[in-house]
Amino acid sequence: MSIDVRPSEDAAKYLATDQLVWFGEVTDSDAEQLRLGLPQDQRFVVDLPDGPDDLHSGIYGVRPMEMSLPGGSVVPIAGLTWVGVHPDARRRGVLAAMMTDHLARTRAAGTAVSALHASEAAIYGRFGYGSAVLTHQVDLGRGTTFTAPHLEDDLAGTTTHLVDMAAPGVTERMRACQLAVAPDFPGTIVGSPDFFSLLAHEPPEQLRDKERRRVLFARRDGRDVGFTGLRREHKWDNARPSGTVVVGTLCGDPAARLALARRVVDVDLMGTTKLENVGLDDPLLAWIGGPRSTGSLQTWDSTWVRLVDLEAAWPLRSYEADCDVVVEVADRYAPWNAGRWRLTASSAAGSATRTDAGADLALDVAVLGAGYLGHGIGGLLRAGLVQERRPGAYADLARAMRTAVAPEPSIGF
Ligand SMILES: CC(=O)SCCNC(=O)CCNC(=O)[C@H](O)C(C)(C)COP(=O)(O)OP(=O)(O)OC[C@H]1O[C@@H](n2cnc3c(N)ncnc32)[C@H](O)[C@@H]1OP(=O)(O)O
Repeated sequence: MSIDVRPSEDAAKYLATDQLVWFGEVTDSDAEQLRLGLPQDQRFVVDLPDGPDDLHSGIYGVRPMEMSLPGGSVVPIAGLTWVGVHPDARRRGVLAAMMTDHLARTRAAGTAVSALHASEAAIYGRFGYGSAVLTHQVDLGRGTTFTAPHLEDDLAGTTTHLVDMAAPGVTERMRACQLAVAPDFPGTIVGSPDFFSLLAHEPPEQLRDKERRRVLFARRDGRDVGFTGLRREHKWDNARPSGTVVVGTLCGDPAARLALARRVVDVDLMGTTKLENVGLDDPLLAWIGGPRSTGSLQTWDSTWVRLVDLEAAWPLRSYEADCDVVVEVADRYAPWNAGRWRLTASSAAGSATRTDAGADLALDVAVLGAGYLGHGIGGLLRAGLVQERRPGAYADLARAMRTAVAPEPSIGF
């Protein structure tokens, strides 16, 4: 049975379907939220012939976003989000139809890359997305010491300032900061101005006993050089204040991040600082002397990347080693990518061209997505997820794609 996917024409029905699937996020002001960061023409629905009348069988949405790549270019991407299938319509191919639709639309719009945060790790690999960035969640004790002798000069004159995220002009400043540093931190995903407004939009029923999101800016020479979002959680243990300050992504140059890190481990009435989004090679772990200096450290997948148009995506980024390999690419959901490609990198520049030459490697397009931001993919050969037909060819590809520093995790969208 072919499943028809079409643009949403009924915002209330779209929202009600989302609220059934995402039952934990329902608020009275969702209708307003819907207008923020998810453009009307980027909401799509499925109605199965025998599906529910009052709701859609499936929905998805796309946020227009930008992502920085190895080499520093910042390119438009499709930020896939709001994916939900009605509980009575699940496992009948609704998501598969929506993914086929998303990839075709994205390609037709001339956007080479799609990215997402996955609700469950097992869902998106089959649709050609690769886990492209890992992130740590790190707990630090109050007063943790950070050692970075060669940053102290840059740090001098950097001050920090705490403001409400919802205060006028704050989300615009956050976005400007993120755009300024994105080229130096490949993997950074920058949302539209509306997406940033959405971050600050916290209706009272979502807050309950939480404090509103705050933003800590780092400033130097009269301008913003970094920021992080945070929220304090109150707690008293044996008459001692032992709250937790929950901290989002640190954004900024290294000295700005150091100033922010030192400040967030010294917040009055707090005992623990929970940093929710620390990249694999983030300086934070080096400043404190490694993982054992943390209270706890857990690692998860952050951004998943999908090369929607392999030929267009490959040259957008730079490469850290040369390679020249013929790759047999499997791509069930974007057949225009499938087949044999000569992938080269020379003096940092990449090119992807169709070829009839014998393949050195056979892999799924998800492998190229996993390595696209510079995350190491060399181990996938040993894992049996890649077939090598010319010895050494996969090492050449993995070396070219890998960057010296692991890519930056993104803010959830
Ligand atoms: C980017 C984001 O928005 S992430 C949010 C994703 N949404 C959610 O998690 C909300 C709750 N879950 C749901 O709404 C649904 O269960 C979905 C969207 C995850 C799956 O939708 P369905 O319509 O049931 O998927 P569909 O029937 O198209 O399945 C396609 C394939 O994916 C597999 N699959 C689907 N969901 C899962 C899962 N959670 N774990 C593992 N495999 C899965 C199916 O088994 C099927 O496999 P096959 O190709 O071997 O037959």
